[in-house]
Formats: sequence, C-alpha cells, structure tokens
Amino acid sequence: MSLMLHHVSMLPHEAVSCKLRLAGALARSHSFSASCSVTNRAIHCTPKRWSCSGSCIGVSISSSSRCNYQGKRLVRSCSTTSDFVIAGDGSYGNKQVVSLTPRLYDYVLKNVREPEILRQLREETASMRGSQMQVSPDQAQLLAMLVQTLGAERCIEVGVYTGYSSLAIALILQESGRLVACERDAKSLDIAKKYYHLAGVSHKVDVRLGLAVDSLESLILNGESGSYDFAFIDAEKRMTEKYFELLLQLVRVGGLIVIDNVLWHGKVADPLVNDPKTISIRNFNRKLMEDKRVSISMVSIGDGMTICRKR
Ligand SMILES: C[S@@+](CC[C@H](N)C(=O)[O-])C[C@H]1O[C@@H](n2cnc3c(N)ncnc32)[C@H](O)[C@@H]1O
Repeated sequence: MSLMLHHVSMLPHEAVSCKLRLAGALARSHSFSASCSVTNRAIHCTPKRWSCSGSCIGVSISSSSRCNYQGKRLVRSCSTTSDFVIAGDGSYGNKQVVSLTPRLYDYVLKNVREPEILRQLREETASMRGSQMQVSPDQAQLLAMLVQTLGAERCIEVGVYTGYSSLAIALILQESGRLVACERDAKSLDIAKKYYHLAGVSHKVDVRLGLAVDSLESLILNGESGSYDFAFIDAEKRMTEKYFELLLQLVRVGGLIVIDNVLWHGKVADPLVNDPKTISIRNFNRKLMEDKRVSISMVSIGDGMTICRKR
C-alpha cells in the first residue's frame, strides 16, 4: 500500500524537501520507515510496513490543496515553515496544532537553558547503551520549572538511569531540599552520583539502589506518607500504575506526580499495536482519565508526560 500526492504547484526543491518530510512523518506517526520518491507530478510514499487501518493520515501539500486519506482529517503540511496536525474528530474544528519536525525540534532545543553540567552528563550518556531513555532537555527544563513553581522541598524520582532528570531537579531544589532517587542499576547510578558530586548537589540526593517498589514501600513504612511535594515516574512501564498508587500515598494534597512516556512513541494511539508495555500504558492513561483523586494534564512533550495534581 502506498501514498501518492500530487505536487504540481511545488518547485522541485520543495518537492524533494516534502518527500523527506513525508518519509519522516510516516516513520514518526507509524513507528516504521517509509521510502518516498519524487516524479514530475507526484510524491510516492511506500511504508515498509503499513500498520495504519482505522485512522489514517492525510497529507496537505499546501494550505490550499489538502489531500484527505481514507476520510480522516489528521493533516500534515509540507509547507516550508512547519507541519501541523488537525484532530481526526471534526468536533474540534480546524484547530491546527504544530507538529514537531526535526528543524522545529532543533529550534526548541536551542531555546532550552540547559545548565552546563547537564549538557556534560547528556553528552557522556549519549554514547552509552540506553541513552535514548534519558528525558530530553526540554522535558528536564519543564520538570525543574514544576519543582520550582511548586516550591517543592521533598521530591522522589523513580528511574534515575545516569541521572539527567534527577540532576535537573536537584539543581533547582533549595539547599534544604531533598530528592529520593530510586534506581535498580548500580552502574548507571555510579554515573549519576559522579554528576551529583560534580554539580555540588550530592547532599540533596538520597540515592536508593534497589527495586523502586521496595524503596517506595519503605518510605511509607517509615511514616513519610503525605510528606512529598513532587514525584517523577520514569522506570519499568508495566509498573507505572503500582508506582503511581504508592506515590499517591507519599505525595501531599496539592503535590504533583509526573509520569513519562505516556504516548509511548505514538503506539498508545495505534489499535494494531498490542504488546504488553503498550497495553499497560494505554490502560493506565485510560484509568487516569477517570481517576477523581487527581487533576491531570497530558502534555505532548518528549514521549509524552502526564502531570497529575493530587486533590
Ligand atoms: C527511562 S530510564 C530513566 C531515565 C532518567 N529519568 C533520565 O532522565 O535519565 C529508566 C530507569 O529505570 C530503571 N528501572 C527500571 N525498572 C526499575 C525498578 N523496578 N526499580 C528501580 N529502577 C528501575 C532502569 O534501570 C533505568 O535506569
């Protein structure tokens, strides 16, 4: 199955640029790669594995010539400035939401005030196995902003890896602040600890090596329920609901619990993807929608984060 778009109104270099954008868009929205070619009048895109059924993509070459594919209204523009999407549900009108392209994301990253020590940690981690696990600089900045805005003193992180998000939090915490950092992998924790030391924040971080559930349960047993202001969940995805329940006990009313990877590379929205991790994230997102114990805001930053405020 392939997608063909007419581009009679485009200049040759625009068509080539559009071809690249389409291949990227298809790859991003469906988690697989697509090969595209440009002919005189059309761009042909052939995904290597077409997993799109009920909700498919439409693509617009310019704002005036829009191509709806299989009757749905999710639109990607190949304008030279930006891509955008429109909700498939017509009740949202024609509200256009900007969609990140590599160029636009580079722009976002250029507008992140990343502390030098975080940049060093990110660069050291970049060559390591699992480097894609660390939160993005824009996510880390948002986490730090939430902690600062909340005036948080007591924080918990579940899933430290080499410490990028925990260091961002520790850096913004007041001197009297404390971050309980839960991680089961000693090797990656060693790197995190090295950077806490280099950044002069070791005294703010209480590292807990071991299974996060055990660490959280020990905090509860220690009588610390309701005493934390902020928590960030970024560990084993099938355990997210368990972490959330424990953290809901540990966080005070008005405190925040932020959950990472709620969009799971877009797989949560693809009914044909039903692996255990995707199902568990999808189920968790659905439950959270109904959970009256928290106010929620799902934010499409990084791989998607949901911010929950305990009521
Ligand atoms: C996505 S990474 C965390 C990335 C980190 N927040 C950052 O920004 O660099 C997930 C981490 O959770 C850890 N992890 C997974 N399951 C865990 C568990 N049951 N208990 C503690 N840590 C766990 C993994 O070892 C891994 O380092």
